[in-house]
Amino acid sequence: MVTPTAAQVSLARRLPKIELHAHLNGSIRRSTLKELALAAGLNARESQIIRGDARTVSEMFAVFDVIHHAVRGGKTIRRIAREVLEDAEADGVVYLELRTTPRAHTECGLDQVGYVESVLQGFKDYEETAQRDRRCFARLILSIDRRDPAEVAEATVDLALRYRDRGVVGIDLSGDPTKGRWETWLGPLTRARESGLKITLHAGEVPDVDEETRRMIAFKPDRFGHLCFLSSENQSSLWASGIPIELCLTSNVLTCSSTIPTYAAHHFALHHGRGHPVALCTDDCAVFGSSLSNECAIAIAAFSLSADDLRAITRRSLHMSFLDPSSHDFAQILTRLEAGEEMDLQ
Ligand SMILES: CNc1ncnc2c1ncn2[C@@H]1O[C@H](COP(=O)(O)O)[C@@H](O)[C@H]1O
Ligand SMILES: [Zn+2]
Repeated sequence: MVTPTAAQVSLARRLPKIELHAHLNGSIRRSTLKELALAAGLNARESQIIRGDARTVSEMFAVFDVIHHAVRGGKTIRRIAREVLEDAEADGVVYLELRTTPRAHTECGLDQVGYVESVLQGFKDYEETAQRDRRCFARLILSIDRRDPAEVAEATVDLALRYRDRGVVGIDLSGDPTKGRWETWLGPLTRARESGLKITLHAGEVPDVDEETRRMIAFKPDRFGHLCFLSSENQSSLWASGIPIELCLTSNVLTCSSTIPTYAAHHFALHHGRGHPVALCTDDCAVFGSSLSNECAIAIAAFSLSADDLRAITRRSLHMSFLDPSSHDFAQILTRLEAGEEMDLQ
């Protein structure tokens, strides 16, 4: 395993960073999760599940079940969205594209519309208290869960379109990679794209999904997440397509250890070495016990990256983002990255 030096950790913390792949509930502040779990009266087994870092795909989904059981109601969603942004700011993240699956919390009177409103309200709460010179800009991606039938996926696309002017920039497909079929989401995803939303797909998270991955590449999404399992044929068409990949080192090493037993074996080296666009991301800070600066420090150590390499990856990540390149926010973030600004973090 890789242990970054203190200097590498410090560099990774100080450099401004771009996070493109983070799930809201998976990024919940751990102290908040503990507090909510206690209030929800979780049993001993459930409390045990959220104590350590998830090690396998099934352990990871068990953690999500517990988190979803503990995180209830619009006020809580609003709080965790604000806290995720506060934590990102404290970690030196200057742009965060957060994603979440809109869920009704019926017993609290919260529907999917209220869920999205609550997340966006959390963004606003953060903006009101953000430190001007370090502010983390944020946009939202709505996730379709692979367990969702086509009607739910269509409703998620409708929601994204409804909130497009208020910070929703795209659609993600995620959830248990062993569930569902690509054909189910093809219609809603095509409509989303035709309506101007950006699309990112979780892909290649488990073995034996080459045919699904092939169809996903043929769909030409704006980005992919993970691609831990990729046949050589799919790899060639991915490289020819130029579609960028969101890479989450710790998440992949923990949940795809059969193909990625160590950080050094991670496919970051393969794609980055070839000049294919990649972004370093966390996936689920709370579930995997990491942070973006920690992921960057690991990348520096495992792949012998220089400060300039990391700066270049970050600038490229901004161009991979779903943020409108003609927007004022994009220009401000780019200026901060180009200044090579180093942040004075505690
Ligand atoms: C290897 N990593 C992963 N693979 C696939 N799906 C993942 C994931 N990590 C998170 N999610 C998806 O995001 C939800 C939690 O955040 P939200 O409740 O939507 O905010 C999980 O339930 C799962 O559907
Ligand atoms: Zn993910």
